[in-house]
Amino acid sequence: MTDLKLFNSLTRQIETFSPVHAGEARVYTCGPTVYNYPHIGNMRAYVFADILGRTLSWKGYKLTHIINITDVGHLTDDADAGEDKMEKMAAEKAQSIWEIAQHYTKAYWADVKALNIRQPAKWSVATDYIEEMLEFAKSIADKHCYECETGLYFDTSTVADYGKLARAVTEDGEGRIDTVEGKRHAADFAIWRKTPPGEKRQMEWDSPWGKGAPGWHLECSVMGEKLLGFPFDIHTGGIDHREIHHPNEIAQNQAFCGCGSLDVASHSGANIWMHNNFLIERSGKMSKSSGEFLRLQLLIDKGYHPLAYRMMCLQAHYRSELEFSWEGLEAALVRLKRIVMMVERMPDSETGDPSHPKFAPMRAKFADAMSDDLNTSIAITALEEALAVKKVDAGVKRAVIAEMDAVLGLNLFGITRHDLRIRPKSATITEAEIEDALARRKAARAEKDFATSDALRDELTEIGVEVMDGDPLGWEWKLT
Ligand SMILES: Nc1ncnc2c1ncn2[C@@H]1O[C@H](COP(=O)(O)OP(=O)(O)OP(=O)(O)O)[C@@H](O)[C@H]1O
Ligand SMILES: [Zn+2]
Repeated sequence: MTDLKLFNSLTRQIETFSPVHAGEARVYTCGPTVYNYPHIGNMRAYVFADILGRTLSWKGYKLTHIINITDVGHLTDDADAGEDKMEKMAAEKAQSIWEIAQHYTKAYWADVKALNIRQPAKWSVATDYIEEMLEFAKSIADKHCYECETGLYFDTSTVADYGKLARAVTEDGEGRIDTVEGKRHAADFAIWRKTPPGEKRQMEWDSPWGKGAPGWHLECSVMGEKLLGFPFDIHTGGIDHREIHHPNEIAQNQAFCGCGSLDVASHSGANIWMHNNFLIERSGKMSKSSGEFLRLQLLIDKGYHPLAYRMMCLQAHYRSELEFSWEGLEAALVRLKRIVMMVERMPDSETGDPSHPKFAPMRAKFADAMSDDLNTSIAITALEEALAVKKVDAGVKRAVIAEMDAVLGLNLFGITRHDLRIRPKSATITEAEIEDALARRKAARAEKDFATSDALRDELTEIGVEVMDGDPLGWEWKLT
């Protein structure tokens, strides 16, 4: 099988995937901070991680994928300024942090399911690893950390090439990091945050440095090490993590491995660091902090099947910015409908052997595309070309499509054209009423009574039903 080539953000190069443990692939993905609903930009990060995981499985590696749930430690600023995002939301909602975490974790999992993202081997919850975090911190504290009033800080000058991942070692780059009193260098970061004297936090634990809570970066280093072992194969996250979170994780991992050097990528904790680019809106990056944001549920309420959003993500390369627009989502939905319809039309039959010469060019194109740093947009065209092959055994075609869909995860054998027609929440008219009006319109047209036919069409338009005469997919109407 073709070698899998992946872009490593650490070396800024395309590299051939070569597993640490023969036949295995171990992947760690930074999970959500469960203080709010995920927006569809956040979910792009998990669609990407899912595609990576599916590709590794398809290549035959035994995959161990970990996604964490951050329920403590992520501050409102990715560096050390601000409040804990979880504490802040809990105070706003007058609920306990545990309730907040549970509610938004469930909401996130609902989106994961709706987007057909596979379950990882484990969802590791940060607060389940406090003991291990303390052990990790203790093991590096003497050589790499110093204590000041607000916490235990990591001294970034104690490891080689700090910030290599971000390439932000200039004064300029560090200028955006807020200074905290007592820090030796602007880029130093808290690995343990002390509860200020006289205060009580909802989430706090005893430590050699006083009562407090772990830093966000420490959590991911520890869960990665505990669950996958250093070095593991691939670490993923959104591109914003390339600037602060991951350079800090890398610095801790270098310290933990004992040598502090970054000459070999594996000393960073993972061989390959991968980052998806942002989903943006015309106004800029989609973000929770900006208040209003798009949730998957809103797309569904407007009548878009969640897999149309998955399709939209896959049409772009994960390393490119993707601009969200409703027109773009509509186009992705139409494309998905067309594919699903062709799959539905395939006669039922036993699944055959996909290695039939007629499909060889499409399967090769698909394999080349996915192996070329996960080029999903070309892979989809290979799937469409395979669907268009005529005069071929249905079972063989079925096998080819199933093989490709196992990687793309569009759930082509699990959804129907009907499933893709979701009623917008605002729609009040029932399907029976629409069918009735359409039947009357058909009768009028049969009698060449075009005035009545046009009037019925206008009435339907007014109540939000678009009549689709001559639609190539055979759809007679849709709700707008
Ligand atoms: N607009 C976006 N497009 C793609 N990925 C994103 C976007 N915004 C955040 N991410 C990624 O989503 C994942 C989850 O992030 P997390 O739950 O920590 O959100 P957050 O940083 O609080 O969100 P926000 O940045 O919107 O305030 C991370 O991998 C992050 O890099
Ligand atoms: Zn992380």
